[in-house]
Amino acid sequence: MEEILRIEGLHKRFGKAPKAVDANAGIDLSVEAGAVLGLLGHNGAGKSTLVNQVVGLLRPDRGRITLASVDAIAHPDVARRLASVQAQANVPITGLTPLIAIELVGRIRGGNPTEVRRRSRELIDALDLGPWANTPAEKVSGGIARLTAFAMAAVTPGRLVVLDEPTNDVDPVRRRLLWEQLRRLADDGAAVLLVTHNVREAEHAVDHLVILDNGRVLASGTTAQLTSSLGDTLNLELETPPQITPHCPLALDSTSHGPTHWQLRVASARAAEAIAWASQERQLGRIDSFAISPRSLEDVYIELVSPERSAA
Ligand SMILES: Nc1ncnc2c1ncn2[C@@H]1O[C@H](COP(=O)(O)OP(=O)(O)OP(=O)(O)O)[C@@H](O)[C@H]1O
Repeated sequence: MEEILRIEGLHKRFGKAPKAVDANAGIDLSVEAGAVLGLLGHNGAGKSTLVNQVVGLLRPDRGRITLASVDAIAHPDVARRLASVQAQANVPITGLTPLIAIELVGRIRGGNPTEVRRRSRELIDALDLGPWANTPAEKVSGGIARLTAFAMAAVTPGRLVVLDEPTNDVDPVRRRLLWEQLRRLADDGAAVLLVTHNVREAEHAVDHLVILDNGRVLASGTTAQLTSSLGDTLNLELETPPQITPHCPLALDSTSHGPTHWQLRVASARAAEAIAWASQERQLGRIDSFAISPRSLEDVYIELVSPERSAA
């Protein structure tokens, strides 16, 4: 597959010593046509700084950014044409309707008028925006405005499509519709860079992940590669009555999430014993309910990133 975005040794520092912040401290990553790369990281990890450099809004201190074989640092104007972006903050579209805003951006990005009209309608339907298509923008909700911003990035997509927290404020049903359209963008040949700190969503939407921490790449790979680093263990989740602390002899470790919810880690080979133990504890009234499940990307993320930062 053709490599659309390549970032090598990207450095960006803000401010001066001793208060300097290394927002990007030597980042390498790449995204191919047809693939979705998730860029995951806590607040302040350096995600937006990276995106702003890719689309020429910030100049790196050091490093290389190549976008569809073009040196994006030397030619930021070309980079902006090659990439379509849904920024973290919605572009104000006051005075327009969602449909007009989507069509307008499609035309500004050089789309053929007939194709832009067709594609705008298609996105409106696919994202279930029909009831608001012709509503003045100042009267639509935050979630509808966010979906409109997504459609504005997707109507005449660039070779690279950058989506910065596209599902903020969007309801769960329309989130799914958005993920389908995101996949469609990749299937149609775009390279998609999805910026998020929502680990659970990223897990289902992306092909590869890069986890950033304080401007550095902490880990990268597919969800399966990242979760395999956790070893052959499973989660045993327990709901207990108040004031009961479970003592499972099979648990490798145990974390409480609130007074009645516990997450234990058990070896996969002992799953049957763990279920037998939990069933018995439930009969004795020491557990209300339990569930056993594979360890998730969220578990990897929490193990990699220090707890105070992973609260994002
Ligand atoms: N213009 C700026 N001047 C000074 N510091 C900045 C500037 N922009 C970003 N920073 C700092 O650089 C670091 C990375 O910020 P950045 O916005 O890239 O993080 P982020 O991962 O996008 O965070 P979030 O998820 O909260 O949007 C932070 O410490 C931030 O305070």
